[in-house]
Amino acid sequence: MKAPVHVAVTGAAGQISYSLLFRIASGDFLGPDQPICLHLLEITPALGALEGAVMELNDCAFPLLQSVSMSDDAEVAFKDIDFAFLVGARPRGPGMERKDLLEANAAIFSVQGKALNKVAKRDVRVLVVGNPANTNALIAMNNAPDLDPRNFTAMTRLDHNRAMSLLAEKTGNHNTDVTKMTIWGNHSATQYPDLHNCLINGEDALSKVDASWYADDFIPAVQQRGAAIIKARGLSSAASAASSALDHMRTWVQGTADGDWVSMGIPSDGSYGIEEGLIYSFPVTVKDGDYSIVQGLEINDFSRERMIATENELKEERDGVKHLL
Ligand SMILES: NC(=O)C1=CN([C@@H]2O[C@H](COP(=O)(O)OP(=O)(O)OC[C@H]3O[C@@H](n4cnc5c(N)ncnc54)[C@H](O)[C@@H]3O)[C@@H](O)[C@H]2O)C=CC1
Ligand SMILES: O=C([O-])CC(=O)C(=O)O
Repeated sequence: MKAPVHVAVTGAAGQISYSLLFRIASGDFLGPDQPICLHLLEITPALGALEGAVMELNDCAFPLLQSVSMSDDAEVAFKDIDFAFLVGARPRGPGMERKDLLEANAAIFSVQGKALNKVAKRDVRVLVVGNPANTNALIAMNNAPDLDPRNFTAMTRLDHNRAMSLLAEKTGNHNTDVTKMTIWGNHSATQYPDLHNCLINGEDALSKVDASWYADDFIPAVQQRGAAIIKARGLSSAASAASSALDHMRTWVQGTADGDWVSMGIPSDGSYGIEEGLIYSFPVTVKDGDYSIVQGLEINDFSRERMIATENELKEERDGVKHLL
């Protein structure tokens, strides 16, 4: 039997976690032969609700689940962890942009960055889901100077999956026929879902759709999908966010398929002229647990304009939290 991996989930009593915890424990994260120890973090008033979720986890009698611990102290929850799903943060309601959450949520990620720096395994892999995810990841990364900045990532995989699914539906294909989707930039309404390199069954995706559908329907639909879910459900995406968080972390461990890539919010190394250090979503391939930005893609004026707009938003968000960096 493999040694267990230690997985922290914050906001463990919240709605995303109500899906995420059960899927991690059932083997959807790292497969049916990987034992799991869960380290759950919540704020003190939510520990009672968390206890209920833990009772349910136990009631599932998951063969892979070795232990579950609960804490309201990040330095306890993050001790010696291999993976951190940083989900705990306020969600937005109708009419809000994700960056409106920055003031409420930013402080959480400076505390948690410091705690990771102090007690997590040195190769801990961190995924920030809580919004605004890119800038929260930037804050956590900057508060963990002893950890490799490359180990701090933000989730744009949900946007990536949404884009694949919308394109497949429009063209009468299945999402598994779609490869090389790219989300550039911020997990926000400025994100740029780029079809210029995307393929459907190995053929140029843009040749299969109208240019006006791409610019006027597809791009805004992906950008606004989170808001559309909030409008329909009265609550933000939860099961789909959990599923994409698992996809992100699993790909980071197990790698990308040959001939394909995924989108991840990662610290920019200056590729494609994006300011170094910003947490920006790029197309990446993953091999042996390490990601690399896909290089050499041709960027036309249409794409460049959109890539810069979302970069500018990230710079503004960063400038608004300078005191936490
Ligand atoms: N990046 C992405 O694609 C997506 C991000 N999100 C974001 O994920 C976050 C969580 O969403 P939900 O689970 O729906 O919200 P929720 O409100 O149901 O749960 C959030 C939980 O976090 C807890 N929490 C708050 N501060 C905390 C702290 N300092 N430490 C630990 N736990 C803390 C709360 O007590 C609550 O139980 C939101 O910010 C939401 O906007 C949601 C969907 C997709
Ligand atoms: O839209 C929201 O606030 C939640 C979220 O990030 C998403 O569903 O993409």
